[in-house]
Parts: sequence; structure tokens; C-alpha cells
Amino acid sequence: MNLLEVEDVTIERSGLPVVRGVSLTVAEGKISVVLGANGAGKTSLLEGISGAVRVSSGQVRLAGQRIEKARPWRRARAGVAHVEQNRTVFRDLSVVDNLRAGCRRDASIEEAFELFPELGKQRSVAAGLLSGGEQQMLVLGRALLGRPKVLLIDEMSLGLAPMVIERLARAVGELAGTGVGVLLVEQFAALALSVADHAYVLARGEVVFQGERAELLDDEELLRALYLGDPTRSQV
Ligand SMILES: Nc1ncnc2c1ncn2[C@@H]1O[C@H](COP(=O)(O)OP(=O)(O)OP(=O)(O)O)[C@@H](O)[C@H]1O
Repeated sequence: MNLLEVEDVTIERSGLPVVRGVSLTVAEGKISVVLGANGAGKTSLLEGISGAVRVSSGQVRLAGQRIEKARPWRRARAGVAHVEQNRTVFRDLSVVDNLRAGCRRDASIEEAFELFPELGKQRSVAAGLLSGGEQQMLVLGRALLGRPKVLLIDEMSLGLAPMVIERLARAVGELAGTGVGVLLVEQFAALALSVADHAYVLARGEVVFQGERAELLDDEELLRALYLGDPTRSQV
């Protein structure tokens, strides 16, 4: 079942369309990734889904219900969690208090420690003292405790070491395993493709490729172009 459906969505910034007629889906328990160079419109797309920016036209449906006109907090309450690029933690609060801040009554912060035992060993440490990777774990753990249906994750790998990125990717796979639909936006294809079920490539606001992970892995030319940051150069 598709938990998230984005249909023909256009988003404008300063009067210019930066997301143009994009359609994509995220199924229950699956990971869809959106790849694309800097400025391709990935962040704007996620913001349009969570409500941080207005969608000019098209539909966004969560479990079949239209949400593209709903206020951001309503979308969050309906089950859209948005993990933004800047890893926002409450720096002065402990790990436990950061998790409590996002914890629904029917969730337990122990669930976050099961997913990230690393955090369980630092319960009373101020979040600001954690490494970048641990802060990302904290943000993901907190999002999990909000019991989302769909998790939007923006550039989780930014500035992190490959080993840490692999660790996070594994955790995202485990999260999806619980039934959450994940939409992962990444500039770097390797991480995204290691966990993706379905992949989309965005260039200048448009989807220029979509397919199963295997198809993208098979298409060396497209992959190379992705790494060079210009997916429009390949034959798609
Ligand atoms: N607040 C804004 N006002 C005007 N234009 C914006 C704004 N934010 C982004 N843009 C423009 O929208 C386009 C898409 O940006 P967006 O951040 O969505 O792309 P991206 O693929 O996520 O890139 P990045 O990896 O840099 O986040 C870019 O041309 C950018 O300059």
C-alpha cells in the first residue's frame, strides 16, 4: 500500500518553479530515495510535503487523504515526520530530554535506545556534546517516537564519515522494517542506493529517472552522471 503519494506537484520559490510536476510514491515499509545535484529541488520537495512551503499545484496524499493544503502541524499529527538537513537537537538538553520532547504517549524512549544503543550509553549527556553522527541518531530516534507513518529525511549523510553513514543507513532500513514509509533525499547516490527500494532522480525540479534500485545500479552512465552532479547529461 502506498502511504505517501505525490502527484504532479509544482512548488515555486520567489515566483520561479523549483519543483515541476513531480510525482512519486512511498509504500508502507519501503524506502524511496530522491537523488539529485545541489539545487535540483530536493529540499523544496520535502518542504512541500511537510508543509514548510506551499505547493502551487498538484496533490499530496497521506494514506489516501489529501494533505497539500493542511497546516504543517496537522500534517505532522497525521503522521508526516520531517527530519531536516540541519540536525536540530536541543543542544543544552540531555539525550533523554531530547527524546522525551518528541515522544508520544504510546511510545517509549527505550525504543530509540533499541535502535541506537550508542545513545543509550549517553542518556544524560547534553545533545550539543554528541558527535555529528550521534546527533543524527538522536534526531532519527526522536522522529521514531512521534510514531510517524512517513519519515522524510533530508541529506542525512551531510558531513559524516562513511562508517557513520553506513550505520545510519542500516538504522533507516530497520525503521522501514517496522512499517514506516521512508522518503530519503540525498546528494550522494551510494548511501541512498544501498538502502533504496525505489529511486527517483531529480534534475532542475523534474523527475528525469525513476525505477527500482537495481535498474539504477545497472545504468552505469546515469550513475556516473549522478556522481558528477548532472543527471541530465545521461540518456534518460
Ligand atoms: N527560500 C528560497 N527562496 C528562493 N529560492 C530558493 C529558496 N530556497 C531554495 N531556493 C532555490 O530553489 C532551488 C531548489 O533548491 P533546493 O534547496 O530545494 O534544492 P536541493 O536539491 O535540495 O539542493 P540542496 O542540496 O542545496 O539542498 C534552487 O535553485 C534554490 O536556489
